[in-house]
Amino acid sequence: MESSTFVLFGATGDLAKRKIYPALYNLFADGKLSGPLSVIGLGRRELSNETFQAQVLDSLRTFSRRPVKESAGLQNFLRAFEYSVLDVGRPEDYTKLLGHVRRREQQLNIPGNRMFYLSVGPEFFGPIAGNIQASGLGDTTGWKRLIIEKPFGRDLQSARELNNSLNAAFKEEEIFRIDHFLGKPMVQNLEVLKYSNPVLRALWQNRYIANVQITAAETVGVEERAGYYDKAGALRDMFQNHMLQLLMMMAMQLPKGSTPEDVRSKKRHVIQSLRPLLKEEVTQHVVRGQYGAGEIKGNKVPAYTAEPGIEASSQNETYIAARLWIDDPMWNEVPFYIRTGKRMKEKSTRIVIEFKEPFNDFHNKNRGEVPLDPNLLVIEIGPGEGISLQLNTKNPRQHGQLEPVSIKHDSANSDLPEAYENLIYDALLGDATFFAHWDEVELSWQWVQPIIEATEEGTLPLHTYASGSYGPDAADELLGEDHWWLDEVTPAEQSKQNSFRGFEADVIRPGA
Ligand SMILES: NC(=O)C1=CN([C@@H]2O[C@H](COP(=O)(O)OP(=O)(O)OC[C@H]3O[C@@H](n4cnc5c(N)ncnc54)[C@H](OP(=O)(O)O)[C@@H]3O)[C@@H](O)[C@H]2O)C=CC1
Ligand SMILES: O=C1O[C@H](COP(=O)(O)O)[C@@H](O)[C@H](O)[C@H]1O
Repeated sequence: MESSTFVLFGATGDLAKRKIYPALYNLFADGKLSGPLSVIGLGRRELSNETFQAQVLDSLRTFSRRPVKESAGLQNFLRAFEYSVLDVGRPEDYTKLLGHVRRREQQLNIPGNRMFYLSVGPEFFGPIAGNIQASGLGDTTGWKRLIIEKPFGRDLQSARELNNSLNAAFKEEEIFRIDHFLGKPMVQNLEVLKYSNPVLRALWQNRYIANVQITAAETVGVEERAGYYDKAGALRDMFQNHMLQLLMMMAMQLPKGSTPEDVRSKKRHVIQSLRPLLKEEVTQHVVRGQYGAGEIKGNKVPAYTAEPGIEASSQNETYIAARLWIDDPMWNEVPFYIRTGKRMKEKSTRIVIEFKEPFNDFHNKNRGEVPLDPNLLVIEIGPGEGISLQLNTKNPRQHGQLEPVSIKHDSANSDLPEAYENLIYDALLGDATFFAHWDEVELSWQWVQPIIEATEEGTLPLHTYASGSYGPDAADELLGEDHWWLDEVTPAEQSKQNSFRGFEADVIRPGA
């Protein structure tokens, strides 16, 4: 990796402290940062280099995955950090910054490679990009790259406007849009899982798959982010970006040995093939919910509208579920069910693939036989990582009665790189495989736009669900004869319950 200058806008902010400094430190400690490191932190408040370095150290002590021990290496790492005051709207601050960057490049013998990381509000992205261009910071003998954080716009039009303002200063291949779900090790593993396992590769198509469920359930509520979250909601905060990215990653079909361009073109194909939603039909395919009061792991929690900073009349959604179809021969007639929500029963991000009953179900039932439990492939993305496959087997103690068993692999190593480590490392290498391309972002907004409009026009109802549940009952109805696979029990345990109760008759209800 060539060395570079890491110019961090928003260096005094929450994201920098919780994610960016620990990621840089862990990359450094893992020996992944070759050559001298130079980080120039920016913000409006006045800080000396020493105070800034002390703040960085504080963040490492609190958030780093790797232990932070007093050593010459740690001191070297901290010395790489310097600070400059910069107000986004003041052109003269960029001229001063250019002098600072050049001075450090000379001192440390760093080629003119510049990484600009915008860890600031999205309203600043356009002005910063413009000032980088105007000040000459972008005219360099090496490469220049821009990392930006979500949200990329509030809707289709604002996303396009934002993109146009970035494109005035950076080319598409220089822009790295972070979607931290793409940095999660299991998400990066999805494609390898498919192409390195002939069994899965053979089954990964509509002929064998009954449905795909993508869940991102959280136990936390709005936390201290009322100002942002009450305007964003689950649709903009999670669905338009993370959930649709998971769908693309799951559904794309890549040839072995594919390039980053192949990945992007296959992802684009998936999102382009999503059956468009008609505004008049949104209610049939989408469910919005908002958490009421309830209990999570024995603790009573307030309703969303009783949270600090949220108006009692708020109609913002904290939960969203949708049924989607991919109009592609590979996925024809396979429903994709997506749900994400706050204050749910447990924290779990997972993909469940339910396989079709290979035998003639109708025939079995006519002979009075209990239908087989479905085979399930469960890919746990977080907080723990794992893969499990549910199969049916005879239980010799129960007169050979068929029972589902789950073969499970939990990732043994809990000390896995964090998403931000993976992504910052890739961006420094110039590898855009796990970043969101503009085409994906635009097409995602295009798909969700009718939901935004139906919500604004008040035609999409808002259901209340109890905190500590799996979301509103309406989300069960969305699935028709299918049902969500519960998260609090393993699929095998759940199936066992199903078969005792009679699988067909019992539609599992969230949190039941
Ligand atoms: N925090 C998180 O977990 C996540 C955050 N994000 C996104 O990351 C970005 C940063 O978020 P976060 O760190 O939480 O935000 P914070 O509010 O904690 O920090 C904002 C930063 O921006 C700086 N800033 C604000 N106004 C100006 C200005 N006019 N000129 C220069 N600097 C300014 C602040 O420094 P100062 O006050 O010194 O000027 C501060 O360093 C946002 O886009 C957010 O949506 C995305 C995913 C998760
Ligand atoms: O981007 C976001 O993601 C988090 C969930 O991320 P995870 O890695 O903890 O699963 C979510 O809480 C937050 O609202 C959203 O902005």
